[in-house]
Amino acid sequence: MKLGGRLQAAIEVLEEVEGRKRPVAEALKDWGRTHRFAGSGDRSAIGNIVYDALRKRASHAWRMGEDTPRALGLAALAFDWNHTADQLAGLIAEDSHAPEALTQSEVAAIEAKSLKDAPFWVKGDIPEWLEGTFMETFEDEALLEAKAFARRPPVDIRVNRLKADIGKVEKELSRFNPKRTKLSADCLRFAPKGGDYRQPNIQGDPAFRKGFYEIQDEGSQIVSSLIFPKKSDQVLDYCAGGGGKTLSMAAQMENKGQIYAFDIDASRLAPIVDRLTRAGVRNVQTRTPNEGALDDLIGRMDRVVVDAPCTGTGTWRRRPETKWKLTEEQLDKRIEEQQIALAQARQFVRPGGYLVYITCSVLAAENEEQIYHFIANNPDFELVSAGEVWQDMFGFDAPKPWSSDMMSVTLTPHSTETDGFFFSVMEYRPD
Ligand SMILES: C[S@@+](CC[C@H](N)C(=O)[O-])C[C@H]1O[C@@H](n2cnc3c(N)ncnc32)[C@H](O)[C@@H]1O
Repeated sequence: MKLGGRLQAAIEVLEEVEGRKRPVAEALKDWGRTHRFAGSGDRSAIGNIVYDALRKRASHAWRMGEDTPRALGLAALAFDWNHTADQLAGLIAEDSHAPEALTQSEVAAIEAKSLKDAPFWVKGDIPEWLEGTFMETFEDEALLEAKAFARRPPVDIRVNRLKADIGKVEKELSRFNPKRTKLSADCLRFAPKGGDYRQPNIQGDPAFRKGFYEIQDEGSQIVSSLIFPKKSDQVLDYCAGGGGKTLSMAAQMENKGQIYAFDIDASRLAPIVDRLTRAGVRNVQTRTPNEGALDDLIGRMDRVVVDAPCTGTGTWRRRPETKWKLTEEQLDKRIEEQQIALAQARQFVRPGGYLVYITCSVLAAENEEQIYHFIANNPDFELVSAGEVWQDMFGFDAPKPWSSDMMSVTLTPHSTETDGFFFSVMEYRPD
């Protein structure tokens, strides 16, 4: 396919995402299934146009003067792929599968370019209703932070120390040019590039099937390290989901101690079994949510991890459609679920043990405010300074996360070059 045809396909996928409220990944997969002639390079380029269109939806729509799939697709090629109006007109004219020719107003919009008079939320490509929150949280850096959420993300892997070391995996994947990152000692990164660049198929490599590494954003690796599980610990991963943090902790604990992986939703926990086997993990027991499933763990855990359900604002780079769908009602619902999860999880912490609270969101309402709410209602828990743990672990020269008070830390694409994550830890100190 030529670029004109790819653009038309991207517009169709955007229509599907918009009209039928479907996740981009699903809509792209369906498009591939019903258009067998398209090769993997085509599918990947179409995906790039769709994701680029959505990451900067607000600024693209503002520049084009409309928010239609066609306007967003054209804007992605003009403003992200750097095609001039003339080039776009040319590639449309030479391809019978391309969309209709540019209108005069589209040409004018592409040529005008400037976002000078646009409001903050448009310049930063965040939902309008979160403008105040971003400004309050990130102060002078708010625009830089917001913009970083609208860039293409890298693919990160965590080398599985149970089976390999970073040098070995670096060599195995050298043809893809992996780079070490600044914070996680186990992370290798495949940087994104522009245009129709195709990310390497890391999961297709034999080393992946051998369990030498997992796909895991560096931010997720970092918060797993901050949990700091010791080899002898009993750990309850209370919201284990697909097991990203569980696997990472198992490797840190060198297959010693015991991790219990639990999730209220058994279907979310299902993929963990295969992942544990592939990674050679032997210190994890999964507990499915049956009556009394965790009764034997009450008051016994050294660490209880609540990797809480959240709005996922920290992952906007990877799932940009969620950025525009998020509502205040959904945020309120997540806040309620977080409070329930924390209230349930606290009973498993032993005296002197730790309750860890993590989200992949950067909204204070889900983060600091939740923790202070919990502490106010549970004065037998005391916040430990995560900022100090960070400094002990990474020193003073490494990239620094946000911290409103040194007690918790917030990672972001701009500050730590990772997805957005919040980390905090509380010690249980009953009288
Ligand atoms: C952010 S995801 C977990 C991601 C996972 N820890 C990882 O690293 O891949 C949050 C999970 O919390 C679970 N959850 C929500 N409320 C819960 C509760 N009250 N008790 C236990 N799990 C809960 C959800 O089913 C969901 O799988």
